[in-house]
Amino acid sequence: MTMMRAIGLMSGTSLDGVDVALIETDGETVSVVRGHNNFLEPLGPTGYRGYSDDEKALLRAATKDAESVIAPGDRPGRLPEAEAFVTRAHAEAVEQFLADHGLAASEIDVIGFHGQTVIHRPDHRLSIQVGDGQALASRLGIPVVSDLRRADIDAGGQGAPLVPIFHKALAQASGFEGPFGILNIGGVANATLIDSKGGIIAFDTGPGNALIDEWMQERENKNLDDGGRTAARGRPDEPLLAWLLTHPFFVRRPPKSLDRNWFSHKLAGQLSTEDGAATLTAFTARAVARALDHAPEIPTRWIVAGGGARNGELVRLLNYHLRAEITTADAIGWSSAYLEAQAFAHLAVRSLRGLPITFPSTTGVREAITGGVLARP
Ligand SMILES: Nc1ncnc2c1ncn2[C@@H]1O[C@H](COP(=O)(O)OP(=O)(O)OP(=O)(O)O)[C@@H](O)[C@H]1O
Ligand SMILES: CC(=O)N[C@H]1[C@@H]2OC[C@@H](O2)[C@@H](O)[C@@H]1O[C@H](C)C(=O)O
Repeated sequence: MTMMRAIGLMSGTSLDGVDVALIETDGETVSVVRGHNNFLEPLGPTGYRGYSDDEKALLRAATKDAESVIAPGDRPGRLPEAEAFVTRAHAEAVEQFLADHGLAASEIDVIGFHGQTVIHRPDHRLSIQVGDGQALASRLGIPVVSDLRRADIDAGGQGAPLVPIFHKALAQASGFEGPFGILNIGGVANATLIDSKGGIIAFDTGPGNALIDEWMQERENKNLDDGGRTAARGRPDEPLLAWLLTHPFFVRRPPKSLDRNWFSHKLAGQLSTEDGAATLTAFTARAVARALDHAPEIPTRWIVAGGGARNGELVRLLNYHLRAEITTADAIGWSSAYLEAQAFAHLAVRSLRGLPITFPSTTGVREAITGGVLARP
């Protein structure tokens, strides 16, 4: 199969900005190059367009307004404004990216456009990512695949996580063998477990950084707990932590997925800033450790990606609770920050080729199916 040049675009549940990544893939094999420290890494540059505070406020407002959505096409309140903004921000991100790397639109075969999740209620067959694929394709002059969760949700799957098939391709390209786990810590955290025969299961483990970010915003007017330093100065409230972990989500067998707003940082409301940060950080780590209850084979090695890989206190707790070798994606030549964007490039090519993107063991869909809607310029 011929390799395609695909751009992936991700705006995650942390609501921080648009991640852009270019990779070469045929939807099955990802091109890798030998990079720093001799590790194999995906070939291709990355880019980023951050959201301003006003833009973040718009997305937060849209997420609130989305709570009244019943049908996938509903766009109450500020959702139309948010959808137009998300489309524009992604177009700007790609235009800047192409300019920065001296690329012409005609050199890109396809874009995988995740959009911005504003609500995710898989049990009600509802998961909405705002963003207009046709408008993006027309503005950029590049084919765009979007709405990648819809077909899975319609077929009874969770519609998430979608990245596992890319994790598997990347692990193969890098020559890794199981049993190992790949943990993405974004606003929500999700894990892909690859066993020694190459079988995968995947699911959301629980909150990622979202509660920690909201806590820091409320208490310190900061976007995040840099390095986990605030949490490191506090002590987790053990009874509260134990109670948080009694939530039925953690007992539920996978596949399973989570809406960003399922848990709230307000649960730590009575605590000091440091103890609250320590409790919410420990909650994320302990929720990840509960993934082991559902693992067919216990991973001996974990690769940690997503912004949470930069939270030293969280990684320290994961080390303790997972009792396995833990490496950050960056340390092995993968990109902690752009792994998901790369995944959406890969998924777009799989969609073009009609290859499955979700599987019974990753989303609970009845049978492996493809997904995504193609818009031509
Ligand atoms: N230096 C840092 N210290 C602590 N936390 C950090 C640091 N850098 C990033 N983060 C955390 O990572 C988050 C961003 O992570 P990421 O970009 O993986 O999320 P996302 O793509 O929005 O999420 P999702 O995987 O849910 O789609 C920030 O909101 C912050 O909480
Ligand atoms: C509905 C939705 O947007 N879910 C995100 C979120 O962020 C992390 C986790 O929850 C994951 O399930 C998913 O994103 C990644 C890209 C995925 O689908 O694999």
